[in-house]
Amino acid sequence: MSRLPFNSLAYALREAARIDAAVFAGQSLADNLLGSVDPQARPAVQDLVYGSLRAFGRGDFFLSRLLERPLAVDEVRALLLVALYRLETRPEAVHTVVDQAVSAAGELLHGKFRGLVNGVLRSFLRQQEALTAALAADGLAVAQHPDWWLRQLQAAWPDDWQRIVAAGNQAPPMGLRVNRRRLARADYLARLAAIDIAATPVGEDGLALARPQAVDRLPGFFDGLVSVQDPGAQRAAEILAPAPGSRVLDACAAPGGKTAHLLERADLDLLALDLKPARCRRIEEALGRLQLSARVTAADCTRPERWWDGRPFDAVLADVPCTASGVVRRNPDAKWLRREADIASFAQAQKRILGALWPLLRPGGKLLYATCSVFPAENQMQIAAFAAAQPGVGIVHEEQLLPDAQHDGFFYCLLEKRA
Ligand SMILES: C[S@@+](CC[C@H](N)C(=O)[O-])C[C@H]1O[C@@H](n2cnc3c(N)ncnc32)[C@H](O)[C@@H]1O
Repeated sequence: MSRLPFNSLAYALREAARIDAAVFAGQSLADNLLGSVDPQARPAVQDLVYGSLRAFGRGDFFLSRLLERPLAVDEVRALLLVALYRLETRPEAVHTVVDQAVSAAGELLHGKFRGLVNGVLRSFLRQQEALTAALAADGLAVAQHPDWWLRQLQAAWPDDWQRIVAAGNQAPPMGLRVNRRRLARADYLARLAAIDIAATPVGEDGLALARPQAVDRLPGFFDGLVSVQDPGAQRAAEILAPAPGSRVLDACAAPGGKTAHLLERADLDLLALDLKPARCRRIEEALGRLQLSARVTAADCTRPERWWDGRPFDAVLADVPCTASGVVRRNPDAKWLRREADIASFAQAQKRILGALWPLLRPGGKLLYATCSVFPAENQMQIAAFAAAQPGVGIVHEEQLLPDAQHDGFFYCLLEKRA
């Protein structure tokens, strides 16, 4: 139980350090690690956690110069990384930040590391200029990605990898999807303008906000007028575009962003599956808020004998699990948690999903394969291998979105079943 006031920077630093340390120990931010933080302090803690994790390798570079030997205690190292991130990104009142970090250290291991935290942070401030110059000469620390990840990007995208890396290191933009069943995008844009929220149209239903906003500031959010969704993710419904009345399978559907978009655009007979029951509840919540309906079932899409009624689908969306290398700025813990071997494991699982779903499609039907990855083994290579091994696969459309200021990284391939 923390004795620090919830509204203090010390509390935010302490909580951010606790969460970062949990990530270093192998937990994912998706496990609701922020859930135990006092709600008042959550935005500040979230900023520190995401920012410090996004800065992969940067803080470690500084610590390698500031510490005589590596720190064995993960929570103290995490506290230093969080405090260094804060000192670098908000250079005002730096001595207060150091004092607050020392107070936070007072709650760790009976305060044993207060002196060390104080000393390291004060040395950093004294040497900041020289350390920053030294860092600028260290390609890996500047890139803020694991070295294997950089090698993969360099090999796949020799002309674009630096832009991909730069996008991955930025805070993500916020995109909205206007529920076209409820109102026109131009009308929603006018409602935003009336409360001074600047946005520009993107894609067919999307809006890019000039600055991220809390959802409770968005007019009609809780009534289902709008959803938060990256414009890149909105390409799925635009590309698959099933005709009204189609029988559609959304095979990996949770939390339901693409399911909802498909249903906003057309009346469909849609079955949404996800492996995990808790995640299926999130699909139901999203559909409930948007006043849409679909059959939602917790099931393994690779085991159709357990859930399929034998009637072929006109369209299938296979938004498969992947490394999420195209959305790393939204999930910066991935840089710490992923291993290079994960690419091959995901590719294997994706191959199994594609192979299991293809027979469920009617002749002439379309399957959209989607990932939020930029690694070719999960994308172009996966599809090329599938099309080579499976007779009757027609590639109708393929696109790779690389992450930039407008959208995240996604891969889409629309396949048609030829007779
Ligand atoms: C990329 S996410 C889907 C995102 C979702 N389409 C959206 O737009 O909100 C992949 C999902 O696939 C689910 N999944 C993984 N393996 C599965 C399987 N064998 N059968 C069904 N769902 C699976 C995961 O639980 C995860 O929710």
